[in-house]
Amino acid sequence: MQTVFNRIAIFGVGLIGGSFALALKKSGAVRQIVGVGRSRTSLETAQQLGIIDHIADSVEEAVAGSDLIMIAAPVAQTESILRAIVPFLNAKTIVTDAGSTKADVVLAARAALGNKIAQFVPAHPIAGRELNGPEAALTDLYVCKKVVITRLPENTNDDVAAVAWAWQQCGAIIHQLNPAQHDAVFAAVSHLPHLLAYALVDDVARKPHADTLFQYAASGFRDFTRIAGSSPEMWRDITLANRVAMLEELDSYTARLAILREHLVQADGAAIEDIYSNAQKARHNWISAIEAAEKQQREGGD
Ligand SMILES: NC(=O)c1ccc[n+]([C@@H]2O[C@H](COP(=O)([O-])OP(=O)(O)OC[C@H]3O[C@@H](n4cnc5c(N)ncnc54)[C@H](O)[C@@H]3O)[C@@H](O)[C@H]2O)c1
Ligand SMILES: O=C(O)C(=O)C[C@]1(C(=O)O)C=C[C@@H](O)C=C1
Repeated sequence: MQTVFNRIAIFGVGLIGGSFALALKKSGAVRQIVGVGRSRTSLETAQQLGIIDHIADSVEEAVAGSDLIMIAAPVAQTESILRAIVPFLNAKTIVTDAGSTKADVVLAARAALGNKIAQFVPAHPIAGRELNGPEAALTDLYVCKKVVITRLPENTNDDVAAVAWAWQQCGAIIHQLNPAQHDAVFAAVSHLPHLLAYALVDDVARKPHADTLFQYAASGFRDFTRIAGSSPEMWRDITLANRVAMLEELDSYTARLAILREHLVQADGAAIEDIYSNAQKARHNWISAIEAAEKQQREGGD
């Protein structure tokens, strides 16, 4: 049975790391949270907001006294952060992450941690928003949201259970996938939608009459493109890290667009309506299933 964490070090105290810290503090699951980051100003903001208790003066200081280390920086930073951590890593300290991709993160962890790889339990909270930085962190971000743990064969059951427990204290529900399954799923339902939203807004913004278009764009455009307000650095890293699975999804989507385009050329209303109806039905079913699951979790949890 997991007991309260004495000290957690968070590398990257932004939306995701900051929300993890706030939720753990609220639940009483941690005594002290230490922040490590790229920007001193951002860490000071996190401290002023009560997200972290202390700004680490060095990686050694952050790592040596912590029983859990959370990496919540853009995924391309994972290997260099782990390489900085490894010389100071105690045998009992668990390292985890919140990265949106998992196969690349596991490869980075194997390269950096070597024979300490068993201490790394990869995970991904399926919750977020288009805002970033510590100011965007929310105590309730993970309530009733999934966290996917992509455990390694080397992980101990106790370490996986400790990471799961931490997320459960944030209100999350634990799922498990392997890294390849994880990346294939999120290429389709998270990474491709971000690429499409960025592409649409970029396309509109480059048109000579962009000002007029934006002036009249309303809630449909706003809903479709909300996620294009997300961090370009974070999404560049995700896009490159999950390149192969994303290319597959992009090809599938492009083929669907080509079919729709041909129906449009032919002015084939029945065929267009058939695609739209199929999509509408699938979306309604998806929303109903999510709402039912959330209701069940809320009621079961009370
Ligand atoms: N935003 C989302 O919706 C979401 C959801 C789930 C998972 N994630 C993943 O969580 C991670 C963090 O995303 P976020 O939304 O919190 O981004 P964010 O920009 O809000 O926070 C990232 C923080 O990491 C810091 N950082 C960058 N490089 C660093 C380094 N080398 N060492 C230490 N700190 C460093 C940045 O200064 C920043 O404070 C990413 O891996 C992302 O893929 C994001
Ligand atoms: O709500 C948002 O803004 C998100 O983009 C969250 C979202 C997603 O649903 O695609 C984005 C990245 C993640 O790794 C997990 C969740």
